[in-house]
Amino acid sequence: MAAVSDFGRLNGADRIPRPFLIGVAGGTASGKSTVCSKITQLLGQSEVETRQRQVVIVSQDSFYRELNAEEKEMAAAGTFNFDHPSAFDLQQMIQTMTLVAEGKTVEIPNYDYILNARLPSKQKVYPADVVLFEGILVFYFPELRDMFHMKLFVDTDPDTRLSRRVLRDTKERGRDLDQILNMYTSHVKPAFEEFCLPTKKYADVIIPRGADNTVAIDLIVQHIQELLRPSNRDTTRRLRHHSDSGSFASRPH
Ligand SMILES: Nc1ncnc2c1ncn2[C@@H]1O[C@H](COP(=O)(O)OP(=O)(O)O)[C@@H](O)[C@H]1O
Ligand SMILES: Nc1ccn([C@@H]2O[C@H](COP(=O)(O)O)[C@@H](O)[C@H]2O)c(=O)n1
Repeated sequence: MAAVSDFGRLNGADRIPRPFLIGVAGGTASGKSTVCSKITQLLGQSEVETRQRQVVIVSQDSFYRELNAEEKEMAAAGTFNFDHPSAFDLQQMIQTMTLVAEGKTVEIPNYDYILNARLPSKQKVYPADVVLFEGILVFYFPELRDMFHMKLFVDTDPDTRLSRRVLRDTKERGRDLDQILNMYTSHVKPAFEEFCLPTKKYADVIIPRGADNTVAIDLIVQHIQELLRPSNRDTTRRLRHHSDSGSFASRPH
């Protein structure tokens, strides 16, 4: 695993005014959150107090839109399609991520999968050097996709994803097996194939087997450390500026 190296030196006046934005896409339960946590941990950030963190994780799920009465009933019955792009509040997601990209402090909704709704409380996201934005459709919307300086796609076998989703949703999201399987066959799988999987082509790095792939995660961490090392700041700024015209991360062939 990568050593923490001099990443910890980025603070105060040395801090980059605009964060390095990394998009992390992949199917449901592919391990997106786990990969982000591992990256954060390897960059020596998991023990750091929230306000001081140089690496933060934002979830696209925070931007699920509010549902109307009829949609709420469907969601409670497990028939609402949460895997369709229209399930997200695109405008709020873009506005918030634009502010994050400008290095501003933002407040994002806390989403509750049991209530299928946002909670009244919000979470503050403070400026950081690296922001990981993870979700099933983070590469789907061009306005969002174009904001990322690096794009990762977590590629985990569908059977593994379904079995993990069953375990997770029964334990953590208040679902029963029938509902999970019905939702999976009617919405989750078809939407994955239509909207998520085609975005894999935008990835700079594809991570087969998700968080089990320690070699890939280690290489990504080393790459981030290299880009953010104080001696490389000028090059990094230039690369960020030109990130539309091509990526500096290795592309899959
Ligand atoms: N490599 C792994 N081995 C075993 N379980 C894993 C692994 N990666 C993730 N999980 C578990 O699978 C579930 C989904 O993982 P998560 O990272 O939340 O996926 P995603 O963010 O893509 O939905 C969680 O319960 C998590 O603990
Ligand atoms: N109320 C909701 C909202 C979303 N989902 C499912 O969550 C999945 C996305 O989150 P992952 O952590 O799995 O990437 C997506 O597939 C939705 O079906 C839900 O079950 N309930």
